[in-house]
Amino acid sequence: QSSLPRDLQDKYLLTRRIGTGVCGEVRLAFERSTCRKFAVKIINKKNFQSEGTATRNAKTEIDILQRVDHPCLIKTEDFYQTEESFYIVLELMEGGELFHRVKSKQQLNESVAKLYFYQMLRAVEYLHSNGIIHRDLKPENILLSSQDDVCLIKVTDFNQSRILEEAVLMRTLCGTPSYLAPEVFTHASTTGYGLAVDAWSLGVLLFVCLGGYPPFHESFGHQSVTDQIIRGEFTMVQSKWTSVSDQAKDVVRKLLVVDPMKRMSIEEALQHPWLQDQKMLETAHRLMYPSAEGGGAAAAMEAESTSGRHLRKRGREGDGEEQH
Ligand SMILES: C/C(=N\NC(=N)N)c1ccc(NC(=O)c2cc3cccc([N+](=O)[O-])c3[nH]2)cc1
Repeated sequence: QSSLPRDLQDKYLLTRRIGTGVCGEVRLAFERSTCRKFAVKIINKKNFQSEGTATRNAKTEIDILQRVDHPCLIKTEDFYQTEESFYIVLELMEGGELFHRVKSKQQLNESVAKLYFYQMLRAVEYLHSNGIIHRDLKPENILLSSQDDVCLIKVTDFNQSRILEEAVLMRTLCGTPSYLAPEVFTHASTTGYGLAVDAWSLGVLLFVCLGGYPPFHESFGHQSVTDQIIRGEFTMVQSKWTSVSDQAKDVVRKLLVVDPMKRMSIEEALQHPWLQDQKMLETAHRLMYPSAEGGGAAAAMEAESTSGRHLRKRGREGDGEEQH
């Protein structure tokens, strides 16, 4: 039990462990003054290769965590650190990790998988529209708000995230190009390519939700997982996929495309016929924008188009609401 920061202990009572991440643990915490429940993610600094990297990554991650403002992205309440660890106080997600939900149900039924996948798409669409690539989307980093199938999901863990330095590329192109490598000019370094990595991961996530097992795995054939991924050779085990619709499979097949320029984008996925499902959209928007008056889809679309786009301003100006 490494010594918890004094100021953290003064404000919160930390109790039992509720989740075990590879880079630390998650504890249930009670805010002493209100008895409100929170999750505290404890990240050991020693996990990082070097002190410098740890602090730089954490600064970027904390900056992202504190600025993002979307119903499907985890919200942070507080942040503390000691010599050896970071402590992030977050909203409690009582449904736990998607990883365990899929494991306990073998595989999700298609309508539930569609509801979760749509919310992941909206979360990643928001990140991309703010120049953030997540880069580590996996079932452990998708949290569920309740034990019910119909629930809100939230993306977390921005440890691998990168903020697209468009400006850096622009500055680079101002200087003499004579010494620059080809990839600086090709799609490899522009945002298109970078963002597509998240689309691939969403394809893997959808595959896991629908099939109940990962698309690339050492148990499939003789190739290594890396070779399967590089070749884009995923395995749809017949017994697991007979009950899955052709439209759902079509989304998976268009995301798990090796060439990032040919891979379906987040925007295209949001327009795919499989997701033009009014019942699912109304449920998703009711979960994402509960405050929108009974007007249903229209009000929710309105809410989404105005508030959903921008990062919260740092500092004190306004109450974080975007003035348009
Ligand atoms: C920010 C972050 N990771 N960042 C990083 N590894 N550098 C991060 C990673 C994981 C979480 N996980 C949770 O909040 C979390 C996991 C879990 C499992 C059962 C139950 C609950 N819960 O809140 O009731 C859980 N919350 C929260 C934050």
